[in-house]
Amino acid sequence: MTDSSTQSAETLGFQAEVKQLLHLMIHSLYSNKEIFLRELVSNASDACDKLRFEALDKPELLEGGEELAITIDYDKDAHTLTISDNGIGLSREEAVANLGTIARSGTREFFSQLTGDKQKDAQLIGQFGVGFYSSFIVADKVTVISRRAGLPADQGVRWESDGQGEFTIAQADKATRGTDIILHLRADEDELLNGWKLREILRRYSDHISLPVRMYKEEWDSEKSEQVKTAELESVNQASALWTRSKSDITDEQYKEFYKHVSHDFEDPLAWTHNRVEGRSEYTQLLYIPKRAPFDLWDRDAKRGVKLYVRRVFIMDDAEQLLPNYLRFVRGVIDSADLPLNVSREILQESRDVRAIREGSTKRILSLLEELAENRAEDYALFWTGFGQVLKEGTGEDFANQERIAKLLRFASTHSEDATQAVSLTDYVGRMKEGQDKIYYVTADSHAAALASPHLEVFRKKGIEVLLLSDRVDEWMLSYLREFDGKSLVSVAKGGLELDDLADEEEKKRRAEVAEQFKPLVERLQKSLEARVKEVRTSSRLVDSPACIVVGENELSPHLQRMLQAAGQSAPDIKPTLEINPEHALLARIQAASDDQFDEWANVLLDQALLVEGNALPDAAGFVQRLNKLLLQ
Ligand SMILES: Nc1ncnc2c1ncn2[C@@H]1O[C@H](COP(=O)(O)OP(=O)(O)OP(=O)(O)O)[C@@H](O)[C@H]1O
Repeated sequence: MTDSSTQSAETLGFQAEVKQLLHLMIHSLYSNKEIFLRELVSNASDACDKLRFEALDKPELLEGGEELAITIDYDKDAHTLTISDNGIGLSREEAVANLGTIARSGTREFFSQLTGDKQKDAQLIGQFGVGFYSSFIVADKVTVISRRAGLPADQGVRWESDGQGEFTIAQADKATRGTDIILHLRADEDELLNGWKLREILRRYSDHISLPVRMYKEEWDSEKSEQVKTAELESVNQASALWTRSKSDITDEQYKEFYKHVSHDFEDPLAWTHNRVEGRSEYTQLLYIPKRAPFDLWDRDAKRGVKLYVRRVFIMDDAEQLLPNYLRFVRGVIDSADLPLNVSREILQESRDVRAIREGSTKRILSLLEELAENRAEDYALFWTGFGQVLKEGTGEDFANQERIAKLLRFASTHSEDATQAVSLTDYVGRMKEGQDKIYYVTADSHAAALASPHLEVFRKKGIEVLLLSDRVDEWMLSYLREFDGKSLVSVAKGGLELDDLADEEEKKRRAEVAEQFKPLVERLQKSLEARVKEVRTSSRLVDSPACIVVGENELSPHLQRMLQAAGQSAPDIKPTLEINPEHALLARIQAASDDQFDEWANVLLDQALLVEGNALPDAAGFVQRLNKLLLQ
């Protein structure tokens, strides 16, 4: 643990975000300060895992084969606490890159969400991940002495900083491979210089670590009348990988701490499932559902997935092949007994064992979600808020499980008019009217727009529930999810809307009469709007509005057309159908218009209907001119 030389010392500045994060962390996380030890032990354990993996190919990296372990020691006189590991270590370049910057997706979003409120920010920082920088909560100076496995003893590195804005980096001699993190504790952190206290924190936070976490044994010295350290190291944790223990030997607290270790999340998980699978393929899975979505859930390049182990040897982080993409929020560990230790990402893609793991794990997660939905409604609602949109992707991605996924979906609907997505398709079907054989929905850019859609009018009148869909993924989902429980899903804004089974004889007769009576008006409008619409017809949808836009059964909805255009994609130019409500006073006014004004009226009517749908008008100036002209008459 010695370093002698300070040749080629260099002072470098932290990336601006690091400075900001450090400041925030010290001020917001103080009441939670003990977590620094969890973070540092977690990093030390990851460093040992990485070494063990690299040593599969290059056994010489192990430099003799000393047991991989983490050692915690304190020095009352020097006022320091040291966390050492004999893992992979850091080269000079790695130290500069990893201990001076934040190279993580979601960083910008994280900073944009900070509020200045200590408690809220503490939670956000926790979600973002505090890692190494949490050392500065308790230390006013941190020295890291490290040597990358495989490099000679004189190519160690010494990194040091007071967490204010800069760090120094210098060459150092280090006889043993790995990393020592030396915390120069703040003046009021004396209580950490105590073997009993440290053991207590370690047991709480790090018991699940699969390597030995060691401290020097202590004995009572009656002369000094205090505990004194001996030269003998002892393990203070169980040091067996948590997932290999039997369920009955693991407490909820241990499951939760392990989750924080694998996910770098700060909060407890929402739920977990732990199973040993035997048979054709043999593996253990310990999978967790987080409470809240990480900052980078929507980032395509974000790390995702679970950690893969093969017979307890860590192989890789974020092995995305082990779960389908729509379950990318799941965290945890899968330990296979069948895969070869030298498995690569390419092999994972082809492997039959991986396919079996993927299918098995998917089923477990779906069962876990079903159980949550059934027995822990509040937790399921929390899950849905964070991950519902991702789960919807499963309807198109995983046909084999589409029915199970469909049952887990939740929507807003006209049943409560509330924006909360809480209605399941099963609830909807249970409330269907006699004679109703379809599930109706409307899609729009926002919940408010969906709720205000004129297409809902006749459904309100008849008391038929309509699902209100306004998530970006909804249109995509609907192109795969065509039916549920034998009932097709139908847009209220598409096609001829056959409510016939729900209409009584009298109503049907009346509608036919109205259509006949207003045929001349319809034909006149059709002629006026020939260039802009496919067809004009009397509507069975409308009650309070004068007109609305309808597209064909198999055409893109206006909402989807707008999304495609916004994404810079070409959407086919579809001429819509204009449906009119002849009983509306505006239509009576139009009918009475003279020939030279009729065109103006017809165009205003169509433009209004387009606007209500949320469309931008192709000729907004023309619309305003026409409207003003008519208003002034
Ligand atoms: N003891 C160590 N040995 C080797 N490398 C380390 C050690 N501690 C930290 N590092 C390196 O520094 C990087 C940054 O660590 P830090 O704890 O800040 O973030 P992280 O572990 O990547 O993510 P998180 O913030 O989610 O914990 C690590 O990814 C690792 O490469």
